[in-house]
Amino acid sequence: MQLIETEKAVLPTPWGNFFIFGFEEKKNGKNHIALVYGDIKHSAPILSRVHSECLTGDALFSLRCDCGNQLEMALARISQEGNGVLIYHRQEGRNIGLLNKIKAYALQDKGLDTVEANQKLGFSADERDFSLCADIFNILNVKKIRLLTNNPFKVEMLSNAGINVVERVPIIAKRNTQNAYYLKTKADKMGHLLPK
Ligand SMILES: Nc1nc2c(ncn2[C@@H]2O[C@H](COP(=O)(O)OP(=O)(O)OP(=O)(O)O)[C@@H](O)[C@H]2O)c(=O)[nH]1
Ligand SMILES: [Zn+2]
Repeated sequence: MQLIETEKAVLPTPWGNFFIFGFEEKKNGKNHIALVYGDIKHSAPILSRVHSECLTGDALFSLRCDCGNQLEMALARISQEGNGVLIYHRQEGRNIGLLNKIKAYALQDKGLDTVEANQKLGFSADERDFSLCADIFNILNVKKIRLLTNNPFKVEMLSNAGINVVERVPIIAKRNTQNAYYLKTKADKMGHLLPK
C-alpha cells in the first residue's frame, strides 16, 4: 500500500453531496483525493472516473484542453447514475508537473504538438503511473469499474495497475477552436476515441 488514508468529509457540489476522501502518498507526502457519490457497496461495477490533475483546465478555465469540461461531465454523470467514484489523481501534465506542462505549452505555441513537446523536454507522451489508484479503489472496496474515458491506452494502464475495468464509457467534451488541434493530436497520435 503506497497510501495513507487520512479523513473523509461531505463535499456539497452543484451535482449533489459527495464524500471527499483524502490520501497521502507515503513516499513523497503528495495528496490525492477521491469523491464518492451514493452507495457504492454493491456488487455491480461502479461508474468511475480517474481524472488526472490539470490545474489550468480544471480550475483556471483554460480552453487549451478538454479537462475542465470532462471533470464537470464526470461529476454530473456519476450523480445521474446515483453512485460512483471520481479519483482526482494529482499527476499534473500527464505527470511531468505543472511547470513542465507550461514549458510544453510554450513549445506548442511555437508549433509542436502535445506529444512532440513532451518529447522535446525529455519525457514520453504519457508519464503517468496509476498504481496508487488501484490502492484507492481497494481502500474504497471497489472491485470492478466502468471507466469514464476516451483513452483505450488508459484502460490498459489501469488494468496493468491491477484495476478491474469491465467497460469503457465515453466522456466526450466540448470542442472549441483553441482545443481542436490538441484533440486531433490525442486522436491521431495517442489513440483517443474522439469524433472526427
Ligand atoms: N504534458 C502535457 N500534459 C497535458 C497537456 N494537456 C493536458 N495535459 C494533461 O493531460 C492530463 C489528462 O490526460 P489526457 O491525455 O487529456 O486524457 P486521459 O486522462 O488520457 O483520457 P480521458 O480519460 O479521456 O480524459 C492532465 O494531467 C493534464 O494536465 C499537454 O499539452 N502536455
Ligand atoms: Zn487539461
